[in-house]
Amino acid sequence: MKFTKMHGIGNDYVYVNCFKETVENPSEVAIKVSNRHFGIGSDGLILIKPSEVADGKMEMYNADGSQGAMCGNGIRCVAKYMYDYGITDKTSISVETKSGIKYLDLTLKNGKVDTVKVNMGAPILKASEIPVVSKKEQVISEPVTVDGKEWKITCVSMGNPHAITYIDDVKHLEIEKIGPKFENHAIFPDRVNTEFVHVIDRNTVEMRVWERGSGETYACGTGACAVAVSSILNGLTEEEVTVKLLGGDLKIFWDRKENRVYMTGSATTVFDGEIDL
Ligand SMILES: N[C@@H](CCC[C@H](N)C(=O)O)C(=O)O
Repeated sequence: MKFTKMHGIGNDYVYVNCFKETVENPSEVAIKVSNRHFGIGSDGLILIKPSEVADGKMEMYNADGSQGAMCGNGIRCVAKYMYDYGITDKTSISVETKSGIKYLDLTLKNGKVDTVKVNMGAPILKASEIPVVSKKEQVISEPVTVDGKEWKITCVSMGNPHAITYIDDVKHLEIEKIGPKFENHAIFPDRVNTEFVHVIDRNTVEMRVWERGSGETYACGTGACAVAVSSILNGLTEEEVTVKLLGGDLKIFWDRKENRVYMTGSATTVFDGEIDL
């Protein structure tokens, strides 16, 4: 299988051009290639496929083989791949995902894609649609007991489920211990991605993420969007937010008039390769 290793601020995936390749068992392939000791090493697998309704289609799998409906860092890399490898020559493109069609604007440097701005669509706040089990219609700063401790969480779906909690010190958080407890908590029937956030100022936050199906990653694009929405709803930031993640920064803007979240960030190619499966 021919592949390209790419990352969006350190959130790395193995990308396969399914305009040319066929991947028979994507969940199994995701588990195999993601392994950092016996595989290629990545947070998961992303297939770039032809689409009948958009310029291309993204299909994403986490490192445990589970499928994610949306991937913010992944979709920027899909756009870069489609332009740099000649699938399209357009700098405004559409990509079909399991959570709808997303629209992306590419910025070039030396003829290659450097940064990508994505219209991530409207955030979903209705508890039953995220899904999160709650008596409330929306979960905004609600208490929940995880690992014997009370946390305040805000829940947002950006096509995939996120729980956001604010803490004083993200650096020293034992995320490997607490992350799985959130991910598999009974109130999240589809499991959840969890963002641990510290507000730096009214336009800047820092976060670490425990991703459903992949564990701690260096960045999560949908997570950064969910954090911006949560921070605005909780009155902690303005509508333009720089989200600082382990692997770099993402600029998020929630246009509340149109109810659209925009994410801007880099997309990077690491290398092309070929693997026997
Ligand atoms: N890293 C991604 C999100 C990947 C999917 C997620 N783990 C899920 O299962 O929902 C991003 O950049 O958004």
